[in-house]
Amino acid sequence: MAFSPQFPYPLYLVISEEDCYPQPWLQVAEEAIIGGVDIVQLREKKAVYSDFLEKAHKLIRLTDHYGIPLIINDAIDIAADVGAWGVHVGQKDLPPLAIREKFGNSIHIGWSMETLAQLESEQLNAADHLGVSPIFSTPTKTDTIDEWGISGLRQLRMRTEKPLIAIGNMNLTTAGAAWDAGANAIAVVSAICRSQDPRESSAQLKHLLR
Ligand SMILES: Cc1ncc(COP(=O)(O)OP(=O)(O)O)c(N)n1
Ligand SMILES: Cc1ncsc1CCOP(=O)(O)O
Ligand SMILES: [Mg+2]
Repeated sequence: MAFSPQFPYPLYLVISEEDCYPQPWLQVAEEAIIGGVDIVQLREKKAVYSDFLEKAHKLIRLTDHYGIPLIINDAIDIAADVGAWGVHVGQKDLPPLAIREKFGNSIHIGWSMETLAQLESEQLNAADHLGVSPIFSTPTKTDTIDEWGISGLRQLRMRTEKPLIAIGNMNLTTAGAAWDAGANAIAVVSAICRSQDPRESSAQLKHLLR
């Protein structure tokens, strides 16, 4: 229902080695892509630079093989180094305008929205798509502000035409409502990384997003 030609990637996997452990993260990524994931973000919050870079190189080999885009979380220099499709930054990261100034239109920029007031920011124009963060609170990321909930997502939908990525406790029970409320993509960590069968979980999530 909310498929967007501007962001034609309805199922969005956010992955890290730690969130997949003890499953091998690269294998989880591959299974998820085969199952139906459309875009992958590498989010390594604890890795040192060299490890993050090495993982990014490994992951882009995989995403290129399957012809899907790779987004790097936070680290614009790593995104540029590996030639990633995009970068995702939040309110405490390098702002979209600064990224645009340095890299022009060669990179897609995702930007986290935590409040409606952030829609008034001058940074908004430089962002290509918005992470609606979090829809529901989640143990995966605890340094968040308020939940948007489905009604908050609906309000945001009425106020912007930018592609909206719903993130935060999205799973088979919650993703359908976020999709129906106007999200253009559903982003998940646990629902795929912590699944015993990432391929099947991805296929089931993808089935909801039609
Ligand atoms: C798609 C998407 N949306 C939101 C976030 C959160 O970004 P941020 O607020 O910068 O927090 P960290 O992920 O860096 O902890 C995201 N990563 N992806
Ligand atoms: C990276 C991020 N940004 C907002 S919530 C979140 C984590 C989502 O993880 P999960 O899908 O396990 O709830
Ligand atoms: Mg960040």
